[in-house]
Amino acid sequence: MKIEVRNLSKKYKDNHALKNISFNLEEPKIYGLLGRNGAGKTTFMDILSGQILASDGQILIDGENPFDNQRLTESICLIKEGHNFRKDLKVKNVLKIYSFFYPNWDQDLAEALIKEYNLNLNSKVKTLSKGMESALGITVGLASKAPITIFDEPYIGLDAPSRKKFYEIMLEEYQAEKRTIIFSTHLIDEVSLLFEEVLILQEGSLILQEESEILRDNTVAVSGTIEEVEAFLSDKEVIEKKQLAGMMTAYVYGNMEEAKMQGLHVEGIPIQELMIYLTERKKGA
Ligand SMILES: Nc1ncnc2c1ncn2[C@@H]1O[C@H](COP(=O)(O)OP(=O)(O)OP(=O)(O)O)[C@@H](O)[C@H]1O
Repeated sequence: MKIEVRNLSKKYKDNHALKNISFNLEEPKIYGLLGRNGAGKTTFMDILSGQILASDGQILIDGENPFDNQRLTESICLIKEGHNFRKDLKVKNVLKIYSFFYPNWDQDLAEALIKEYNLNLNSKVKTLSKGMESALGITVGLASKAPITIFDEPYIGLDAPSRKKFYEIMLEEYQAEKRTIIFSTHLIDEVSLLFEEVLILQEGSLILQEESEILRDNTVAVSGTIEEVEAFLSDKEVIEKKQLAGMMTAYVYGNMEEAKMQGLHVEGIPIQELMIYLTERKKGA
């Protein structure tokens, strides 16, 4: 499903959570939605899933507004970092309710995940540990097979092996049947290899949207004297640069080999580093 974000703003009283952002998510892909605390990620995902209204601008999904739109909401599954389910429901009833709601619901997958995460179908949600509740959220998100599946920090309390399992199954499912998965996380290093496209929000603005492959293969951090680095940058698209004691480090779109040939110190930029670098500079700017 095509997602068009047009001049989207959200204000909570005087707080501009989203500031006039525009972009498109054209294809089913795994998108990483990244940003510091308070950047606006949850607000964006809440508007996208039709839970709250924008203050200005709009999101269109295949040309329609998701708010109060039954046809669209059964195509969107949002799993948050907790409080996804009513506490007095049993696990099996949670699954039943969601299976009625989502037309593409995959009961076999739901059962396999329940087994994988050792969840008891007869346990009430209120008796689950934080990690178990997260596992139930992941189960619902994946088994919904919703064409737009959104995970907003979905794994509070979930241990590392369980998170790994989640990534593996998400990727298997995605490879078997492509869908739009929007994934927001602070554990970027852990998941960044899954992302096909990365979006970074900073203080309500979109500061980067790029394919991960381009970020991985075509962005480099080059360091050297200010003169050397500036000379290298002359015909490059610069992401960011900083100077310290006569030396300069620049993040650029460019080729490692070319920079090496010019005697510069060159490193790849992990997505997590790029995020930190970009959002450090912009904070309060
Ligand atoms: N219901 C609300 N009422 C008032 N302000 C809100 C509300 N929800 C979010 N905000 C504010 O909007 C801004 C964006 O918050 P949001 O939760 O979207 O950020 P986030 O990127 O998801 O952050 P985090 O990574 O910490 O979850 C923050 O300044 C936050 O305080």
